[in-house]
Amino acid sequence: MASSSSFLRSILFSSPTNFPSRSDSLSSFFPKNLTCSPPSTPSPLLSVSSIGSRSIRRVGDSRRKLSEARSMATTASQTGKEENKKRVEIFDTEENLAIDLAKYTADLSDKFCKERGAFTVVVSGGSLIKSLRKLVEVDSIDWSRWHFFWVDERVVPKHHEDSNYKLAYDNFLSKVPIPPGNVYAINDSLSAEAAADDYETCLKHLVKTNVLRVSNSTGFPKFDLMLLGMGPDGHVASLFPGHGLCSESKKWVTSITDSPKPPSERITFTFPVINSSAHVALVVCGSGKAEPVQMALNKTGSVPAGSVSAEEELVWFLDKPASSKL
Ligand SMILES: O=C(O)[C@H](O)[C@@H](O)[C@H](O)[C@H](O)COP(=O)(O)O
Repeated sequence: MASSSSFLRSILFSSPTNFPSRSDSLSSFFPKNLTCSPPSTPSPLLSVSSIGSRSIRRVGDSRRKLSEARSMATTASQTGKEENKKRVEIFDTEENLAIDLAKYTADLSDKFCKERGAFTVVVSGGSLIKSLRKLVEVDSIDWSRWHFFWVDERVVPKHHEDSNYKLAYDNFLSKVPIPPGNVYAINDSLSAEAAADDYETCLKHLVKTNVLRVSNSTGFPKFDLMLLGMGPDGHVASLFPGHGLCSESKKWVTSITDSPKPPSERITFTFPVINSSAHVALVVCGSGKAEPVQMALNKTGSVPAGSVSAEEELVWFLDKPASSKL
């Protein structure tokens, strides 16, 4: 039987193109810091006829659950606009979630690379990064057009265990050929406040050079895709429940020095930036997050994740345990 990676490659994505595996050392792959000078649709994911019958049933089960969750999410607040742009996908296993997330991201990459010759992608830290493991197996992605950002970063050196850069580098960036100049890490030699200002300056430069779009309706930068995790307290990025930064309405990037989740010093995108994204995927797994998921989706409580929206589409990717209270 084929390994899961060749299995994915052969049945899910038909492009024969292979990209070279990355051999750059960590230090040579460090991006320019933020005085930056930035520089075929895959076949359907669960090509069900090619996958074992147990997986097909799981997908079917997931889809039924999905429609239930969709109607719950919709009836919870009868509003039109934001709710209509929201989808909830529930997967039997985190493995199936990771496969679908890869397909979702690859499709958007294809669309934006064709439409505008670039794909601006933002990631959080945390367990999300592990769920991107199937994405590195997609041969059809034009990585050269990717521009890679962090929605939040801990203010620590890039080689530090707490660094979101290091987490993404070790588990994702080191495995795909995104040009190093298109990877926008924070300047880790600055204070939190200065690093946030520096990152915002970088984003403004990328707007000027047309790498990054601006939302016509909000005037904030419009990333093509944000891939976000959610903490067990319902935080997203470094926007924590009850923290004043959740209502920041002017800055693009801001700093926090009293983060309840260590380390205390971080920079983070603000809600207006997150919510001006074209697409947002909120990826949440595990029963420990079932309650904030319920609070956010059924509007039974107030958690930062419940304030996330997107200009085109917000998709919640949940595994069964995370959806158990819906
Ligand atoms: O740097 C961080 O702390 C993150 O960017 C943060 O927003 C993370 O995504 C959530 O805390 C979820 O993390 P887990 O999935 O590991 O719970």
